[in-house]
Amino acid sequence: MRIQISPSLMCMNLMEIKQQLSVLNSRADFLHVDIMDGHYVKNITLSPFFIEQIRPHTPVAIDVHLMVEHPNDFIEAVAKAGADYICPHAETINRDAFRVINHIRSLGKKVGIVLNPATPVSFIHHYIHLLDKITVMTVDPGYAGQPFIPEMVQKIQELKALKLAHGHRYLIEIDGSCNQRTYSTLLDAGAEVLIVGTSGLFTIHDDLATAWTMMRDSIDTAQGLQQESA
Ligand SMILES: O=C(CO)[C@@H](O)[C@H](O)[C@H](O)COP(=O)(O)O
Ligand SMILES: [Co+2]
Repeated sequence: MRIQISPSLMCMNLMEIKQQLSVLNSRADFLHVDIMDGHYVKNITLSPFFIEQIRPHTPVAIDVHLMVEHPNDFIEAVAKAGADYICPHAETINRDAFRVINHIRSLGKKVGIVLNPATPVSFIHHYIHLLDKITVMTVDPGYAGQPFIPEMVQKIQELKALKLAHGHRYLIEIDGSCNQRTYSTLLDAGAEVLIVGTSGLFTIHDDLATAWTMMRDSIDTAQGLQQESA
């Protein structure tokens, strides 16, 4: 399967949003929208209003990463704004995980769950079969431009093995420091969707279309190497 790419829109040049979105529209598999509340992580980035603004200008699936203490306060707003996937952190829904999953699904949206680097796969054991996507954070959440956490490779392998053994449908997605230095390791471990931010896409060339081609070439090379070694 060809790896899917999800650019992280908090890393875009917001002064050139229309032009950048038109480049991403014909290339991206998802658009990754980080929503933070300033409490769960000490940062604030995009918002339901941002999703509402871009929705009429893109046919690409909008994937919302909720870095918020109380996901229930945001789920209806991001659904109404036009999100396709709604993805709270596992650590924030433990008191009402099944209610949250059912709520997202009742709004007609796909359900994703995000795991912090320190959260083990066993944490989501009882509802893993219900998920459309699992995101492995390979940096602590909150900021772009952080170093890759190598201990996460084993977690990706574990999710891949569980998916194969049980026929689960979830996509295995990686968030944090996906770039030329990490592509082959991530693909080898079982990554299926890569979120590309500052290090993988937005800073590698001033022209976004050129940056995309460079990124795709690096990924295709990594994937080729991985297939040869398989
Ligand atoms: O959720 C987050 C950060 O909490 C991400 O989606 C970042 O936007 C992405 O990791 C940035 O990419 P890099 O700067 O790591 O390459
Ligand atoms: Co994110």
